[in-house]
Amino acid sequence: MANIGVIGSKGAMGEALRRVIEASGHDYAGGADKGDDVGELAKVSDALVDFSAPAALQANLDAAKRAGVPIVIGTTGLETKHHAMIDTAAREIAVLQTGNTSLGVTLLAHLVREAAGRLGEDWDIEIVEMHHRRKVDAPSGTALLLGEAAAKARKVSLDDVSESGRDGQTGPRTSGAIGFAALRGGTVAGDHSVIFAGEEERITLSHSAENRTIFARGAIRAAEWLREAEPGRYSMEEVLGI
Ligand SMILES: NC(=O)C1=CN([C@@H]2O[C@H](COP(=O)(O)OP(=O)(O)OC[C@H]3O[C@@H](n4cnc5c(N)ncnc54)[C@H](OP(=O)(O)O)[C@@H]3O)[C@@H](O)[C@H]2O)C=CC1
Ligand SMILES: O=C(O)C1=N[C@H](C(=O)O)C[C@H](O)C1
Repeated sequence: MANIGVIGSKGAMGEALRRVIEASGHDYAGGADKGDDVGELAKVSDALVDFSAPAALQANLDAAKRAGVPIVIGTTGLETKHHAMIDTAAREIAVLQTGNTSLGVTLLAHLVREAAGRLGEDWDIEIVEMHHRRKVDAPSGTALLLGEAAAKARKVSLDDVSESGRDGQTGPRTSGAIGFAALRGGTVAGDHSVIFAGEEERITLSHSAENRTIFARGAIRAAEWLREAEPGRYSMEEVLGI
């Protein structure tokens, strides 16, 4: 059993995490939000779970490093500079960053990689996601990780082939593009579909999150796993063994 500290504790995910921590027999070490001293939380935690905001990332990693505790980062909207911060921290502590901690999406990414690798480039790939009206980043972290899975299978860089925000006279679709469309509304916890559109047929691989418990459960499972891990950067595939 472990003391698990939650960063972004007053948010929607923070509340789900607290419930899962307590239900799974761990101790809730406390929470940190904007303006709080995350260093104090790190000192009383065996592991940190961060579902807050990209602006908080460096301070959270620094606090985890100083306390020598592992950290799970579920925050999305991360840019290249944030991934560099994570790589640097992972030299000293165990870190797991993912756009989606659920078992279902971790498996979906495998299926997308498999399909993208087997279908030729004449199969167009479009990724559609829908989230609640409060979500501030687009495309979602999950859509990007699914896009990365498809790009990896096609041996291309997602940055080179990504197309999003189509509007107006766009011209025809770029061959080999991986397209993204983001819908926002209501209270949707997270829906993702990867569409492979070929000549006269389509394959759609989808995942629907019915609530946030699935993300919280995966994050706590990752925190447990990281406690036994050497410093380094890890994935949900490694945690779940799939
Ligand atoms: N990887 C995954 O599986 C999942 C990832 N997410 C991601 O997790 C993040 C949080 O989502 P959600 O809980 O819905 O969002 P909320 O807006 O409900 O909660 C975010 C929380 O983080 C706090 N926060 C903001 N800035 C800072 C900061 N600088 N330092 C510490 N705390 C801060 C907020 O405080 P305040 O309100 O005062 O700003 C708030 O309490 C998002 O990036 C989301 O995309 C969500 C679900 C699953
Ligand atoms: O903000 C959310 O709510 C979610 N964010 C993650 C994302 O950006 O993919 C994961 C999940 O879809 C919910």
